[in-house]
Amino acid sequence: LPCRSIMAGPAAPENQNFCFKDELEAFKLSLSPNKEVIIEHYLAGWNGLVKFLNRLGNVFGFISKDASSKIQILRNFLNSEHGSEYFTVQSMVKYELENNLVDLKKAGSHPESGCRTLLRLHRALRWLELFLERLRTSQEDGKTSVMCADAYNESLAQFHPWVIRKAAGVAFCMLPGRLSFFEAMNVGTPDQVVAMLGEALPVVAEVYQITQDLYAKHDLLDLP
Ligand SMILES: CCCCCCCC/C=C\CCCCCCCC(=O)N[C@@H](COP(=O)(O)O)[C@H](O)/C=C/CCCCCCCCCCCCC
Repeated sequence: LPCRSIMAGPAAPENQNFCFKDELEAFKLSLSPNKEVIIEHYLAGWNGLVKFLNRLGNVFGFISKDASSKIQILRNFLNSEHGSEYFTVQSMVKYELENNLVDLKKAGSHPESGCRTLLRLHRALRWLELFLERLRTSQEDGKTSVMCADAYNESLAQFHPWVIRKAAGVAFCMLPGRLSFFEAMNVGTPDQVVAMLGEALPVVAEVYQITQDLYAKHDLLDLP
C-alpha cells in the first residue's frame, strides 16, 4: 500500500510525508539474511515510532525523550571508532562482553553500555508487539488506551517503578480513539491498517525473539 499524503497530526515539518508503514519497514530491514539484527535499521525503526509518538501530543514527551536518548546512546556507539563492532546486536554483545564493557550485576563503570541500553528498547518491543496485536484484532469500539495499558501491564510495567507506571497510565488515557489513531498512522482505511498490522507483526515478533534468545543465552536479561 502506498502512503497517503495527508497529514494527520500537528503541522510540524517532521510530520510531513509521515507514514507508519515506512517506519515498520525499518524493522524488516533490520533482519539480516543470517537472522542477525542490524542495529542501524533497528534504531531507524525506533526513531520512526518516536516520530509517531510525538504526533500524538506533548503528554507522551517523557516517553519519547527516554526512547530518543537510548537511540542516541546506541547511535553514538555506531558512529564511534568501534562502530563496526556495533553493526549487529550479535556483534555488539560479543564485543562488549569480550572487552568487559558491560555492568552485569550492578551499575559501575559502564552504566550506559550498548547491551543494557538496547535491552531497554528490546523490552519495549515486546510491549509494541502486544499492542499491535490488540490493535489488529480490535473491534470498532475498542479503546486504544485499554489496549495500550493491557499490553504495558503484560510486558514493560514489571521493569518500571511505581511512579513511571502511574505516569504511563495517565498518558495512555490521552490516546486518541481507535479511528483517530488509525488516521494518525496514515496508512489508509481501517481495513488497510489491519492488513498492514498483520504484515508487520511477524517481523516485530521475529526481531524480538532473536534478541530475546541471544540475551537469554548470555544471561543478559536483567542488566542493571
Ligand atoms: C500502530 C501502533 C503504533 C504504536 C506506536 C508506538 C509508538 C511508541 C514509540 C515509542 C515507544 C517508547 C518506548 C519507550 C522505551 C522505554 C524504555 C524504558 O523502559 N525506559 C525506562 C528504564 O530506563 P533506565 O532508567 O533503566 O535507563 C525509563 O525509566 C522510562 C521512562 C519513560 C517511561 C516509559 C513508559 C513506556 C510506555 C511504553 C508505551 C508507549 C505508549 C505509546 C502509545 C502509543
